Amino acid sequence: MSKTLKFDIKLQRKDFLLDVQATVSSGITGVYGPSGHGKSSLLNSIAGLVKPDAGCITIRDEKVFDSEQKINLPVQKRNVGYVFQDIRLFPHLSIEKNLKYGTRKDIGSEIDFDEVIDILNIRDLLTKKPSECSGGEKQRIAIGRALLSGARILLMDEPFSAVDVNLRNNIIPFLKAINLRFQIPMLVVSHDLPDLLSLTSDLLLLKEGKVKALGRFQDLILDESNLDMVKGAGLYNVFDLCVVETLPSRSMVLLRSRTSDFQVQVLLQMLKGEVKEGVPVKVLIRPEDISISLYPISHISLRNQLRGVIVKIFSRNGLSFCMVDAGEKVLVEITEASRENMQLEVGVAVYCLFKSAALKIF
Ligand SMILES: Nc1ncnc2c1ncn2[C@@H]1O[C@H](COP(=O)(O)OP(=O)(O)OP(=O)(O)O)[C@@H](O)[C@H]1O
Repeated sequence: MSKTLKFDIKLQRKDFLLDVQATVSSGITGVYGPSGHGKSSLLNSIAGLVKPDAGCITIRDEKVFDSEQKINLPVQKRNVGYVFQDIRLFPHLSIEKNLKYGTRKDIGSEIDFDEVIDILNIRDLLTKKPSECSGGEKQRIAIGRALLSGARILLMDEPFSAVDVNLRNNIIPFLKAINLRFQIPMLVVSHDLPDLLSLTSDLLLLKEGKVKALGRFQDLILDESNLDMVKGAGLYNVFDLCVVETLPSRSMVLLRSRTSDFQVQVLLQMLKGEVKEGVPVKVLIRPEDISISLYPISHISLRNQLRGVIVKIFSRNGLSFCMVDAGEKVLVEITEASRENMQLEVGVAVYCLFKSAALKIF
């Protein structure tokens, strides 16, 4: 059975047309775009809260909407878990009753109550009321309730906005664990790009009601117009790496890409959880925290000096964005003056230098 979500829909609002086509995998896909460009309209159409004017929506092989065949399953028959920004729990019910509200045994859900509460770490909360839970806990309960009600796809609209920064870091590992265990496609809308990127590298960019791009962030920003769309929002390089070995004498850990020989060293203390070979680690670094050198530099404290070749250069407002292929694509921001001084062009071999402490690790 296919675990994908497919949509090809048109929805006309007064002055706005949502006209989107895409096939989204079973992983986590971040939906990013400017305010008013159609993110919520897309999620509402998938959930069945809004009826598109034309097109079709298929969730894991089941057509839930098809304008030509006159199919339009109601919200409760779509088995879509929708977690809103204002977490909608029943205040008078215990957490256990909230979780079991709407539990679907009839559709043969493969999702087990105990497993869900263990993965989300909410067993200790079962007898409490929502008012006794923190924002992050309520968020996890809402996700658990959506899963237990038989969701075959999870939609989340701004899931990070109701919780403070520290709690966000608490939710992200749970979302990843849920996705890994149940292979449920998740669409996560956020206007906060760094938050989205710490959760997933797969992005759907929505612009003016259309899918501007869909794919891995590091590939999307190779296109100048995509880079323009995201660069005001806090640009990061995102690398999906895994632990190769710990270097305890130097308190450092070596991380490497699974698909290339791209590797970085990070401080052991920056890694949370168990550090053993093969453990996946997401690494983020801002383009302006990377320097470029034409030669490797000895007698310097920087541990990371990655060799690569410049494959693209964009210039913007006195700045140069150099895309360096170092096994993974690395975006580096330097001044236009430095680029001219160093005569950096496409095809030039360079070293990307950065401190381990400049990395964000998830
Ligand atoms: N019920 C409605 N009736 C008419 N127009 C609507 C309705 N809902 C949304 N719109 C319009 O559709 C466009 C897209 O809105 P939508 O809420 O999908 O955008 P968004 O990307 O989710 O925005 P935001 O990030 O601000 O939440 C906007 O121009 C909005 O004004």
